[in-house]
Amino acid sequence: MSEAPRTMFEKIWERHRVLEREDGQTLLYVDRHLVHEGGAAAFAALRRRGLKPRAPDRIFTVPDHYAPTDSRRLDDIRDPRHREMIELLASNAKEHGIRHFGLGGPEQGIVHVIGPELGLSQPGMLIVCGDSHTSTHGALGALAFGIGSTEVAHVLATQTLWQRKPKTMRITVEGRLGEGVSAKDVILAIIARIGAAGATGHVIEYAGSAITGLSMEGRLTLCNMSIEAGGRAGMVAPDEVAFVYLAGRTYAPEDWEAALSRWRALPSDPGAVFDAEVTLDGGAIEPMVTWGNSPEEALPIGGTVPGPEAAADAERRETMARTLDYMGLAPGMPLEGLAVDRVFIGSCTNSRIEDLRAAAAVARGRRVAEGVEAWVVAGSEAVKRQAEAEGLHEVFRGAGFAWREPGCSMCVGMNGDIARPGSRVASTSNRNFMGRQGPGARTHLVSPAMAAAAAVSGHFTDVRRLLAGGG
Ligand SMILES: CC(C)[C@H](C(=O)O)[C@@H](O)C(=O)O
Ligand code: SF4
Repeated sequence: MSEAPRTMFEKIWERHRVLEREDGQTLLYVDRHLVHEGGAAAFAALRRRGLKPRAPDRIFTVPDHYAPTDSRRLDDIRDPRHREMIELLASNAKEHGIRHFGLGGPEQGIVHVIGPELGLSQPGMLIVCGDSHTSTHGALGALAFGIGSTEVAHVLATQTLWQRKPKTMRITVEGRLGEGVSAKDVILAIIARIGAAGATGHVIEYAGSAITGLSMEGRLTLCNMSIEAGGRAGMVAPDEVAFVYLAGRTYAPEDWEAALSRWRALPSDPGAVFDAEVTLDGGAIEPMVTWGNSPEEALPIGGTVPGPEAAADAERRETMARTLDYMGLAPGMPLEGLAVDRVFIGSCTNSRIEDLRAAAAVARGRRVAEGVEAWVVAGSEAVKRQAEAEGLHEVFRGAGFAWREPGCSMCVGMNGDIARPGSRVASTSNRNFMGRQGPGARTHLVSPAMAAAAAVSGHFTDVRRLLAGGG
């Protein structure tokens, strides 16, 4: 009898299982532990107990949340607390012999951008980081998820982690994406369909021709936002796209052929059963814009703001009224034509080279509209170098965009990069929560091309018209 068909998730889970407790918790071995400034409390907890990191060669640190985007110099950081967080991470790494990609160095960037880019994130690995968007790395066929601060300390000390086994969900998107439609639109359409809690308790595997047709950058965008659908992790089966992407990267395996043959066995077996299945028609997905304070509140650009009467119950109606008030919107308003004050192209969702190329294609030969402040923040030093080699920075600067240094920046504003109260932001990031980009700031999530289109138009518009040569 042959073995029962297994999902990719099950294969990776089983390979990392150390032991199982009677209460159903499993102890897992961790291949890669990525740490940003948020790891400070965990290092302090270890120190208090006289413990040392168990496997320093499996830990990698990088400052991103507090990284200034107007300078690479610690001395230029105005808030001493921000500076301290960056210094503390560097000194913790140094003390324990951990590889650190420091501010100003050639490898620094957002942790979820540099992991794949350096080849640290590989198929079949179990990757954790004290950050919810760790799901990003699953795009390479890894099992990658965010963990809390106590768990960060546990992983530092033991290189293992207790987890309850999640369920599996396959989201299949078939068909060809239309012109001007990107991975960001796909994931926003998915979340609009299943809801921000739609994948709670599940690891998502994305499949179908619209997914396998995505570049590595697109898959990273997709998996990044799995957490915004409530998913524990997101993953895409590794294929030639992943192998070509990884080949030659700094931390790619030395025994490449052996790695390839392991990786080729990872995809879910035919007939493997998922706990939940969702399917979408990729050809029907349009450029998306969020209108509310949850990523599920997303509509095609041609849509209009829904009214509270569309909500299911009294509580939802009340939440919706509060959302519309915060967002400065009224039921029935068309999304197209809504004026923007700020544009942010960046974050671990959409700051990779392909994202910048897509935005530059729209910005080229156009000007940022009067009164709009538009920023491009590359996800890493490597992305920034590549973009500059291609002349994209000149395209952006020539159009009136600010070209800034790599980091999380306006995605969360922890470094002070925030928008004024009441200002409307077209943002390529992943969260549109109240206050996310500064108190009172109104965030609308869009793709890089849609963000660039908003910048040059001064309002949200259908990027497909601009790509077709229209104004
Ligand atoms: C600061 C960090 C822990 C947080 C996260 O976990 O995601 C941040 O990256 C975010 O995107 O909100
Ligand atoms: S870019 Fe945004 S979402 Fe990504 S890790 Fe930084 S703050 Fe979190």
